[in-house]
Amino acid sequence: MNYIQTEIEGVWLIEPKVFLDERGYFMESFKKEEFEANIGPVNFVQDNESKSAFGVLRGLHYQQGEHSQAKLVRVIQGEVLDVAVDLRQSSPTFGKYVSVLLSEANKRQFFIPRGFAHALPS
Ligand SMILES: Cc1cn([C@H]2C[C@H](O)[C@@H](COP(=O)(O)OP(=O)(O)O[C@H]3O[C@@H](C)C(=O)[C@@H](O)[C@H]3O)O2)c(=O)[nH]c1=O
Repeated sequence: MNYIQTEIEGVWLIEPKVFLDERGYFMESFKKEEFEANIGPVNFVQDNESKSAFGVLRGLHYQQGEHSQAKLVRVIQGEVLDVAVDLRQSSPTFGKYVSVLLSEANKRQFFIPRGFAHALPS
């Protein structure tokens, strides 16, 4: 997998290596050792899935304090323009955002650390 640091510290784009063959494809979608070597320690405790109709905007959503969440987002059907807004008050990029196209085709993943608002317009 290719780990790409975005313009906001702590926000990462991850490109999996996709192995195509006559059956279809295979890819590693998460590998703890590699993930932690590139991004840092994580302890994923919840896995969510949603489906949006065209034109739907989910978010901006954020959690505070002990409820704050880091998120690893990917799209398995269709595409979304995923958006992370930096709400870390001590951050030099406070108020700035990163947006990335996540799609069934590009299989990219977006890692958003704690302290961000998140939205996914489809
Ligand atoms: C967020 C969440 C929702 N739900 C339920 C409650 C609710 O009736 C239903 C739909 O919830 P929401 O309307 O909040 O779903 P949604 O608007 O898709 O919320 C999500 O938006 C994106 C942008 C995020 O970043 C996520 O963390 C989450 O906040 O799902 C859970 O059971 N567990 C959860 O963790």
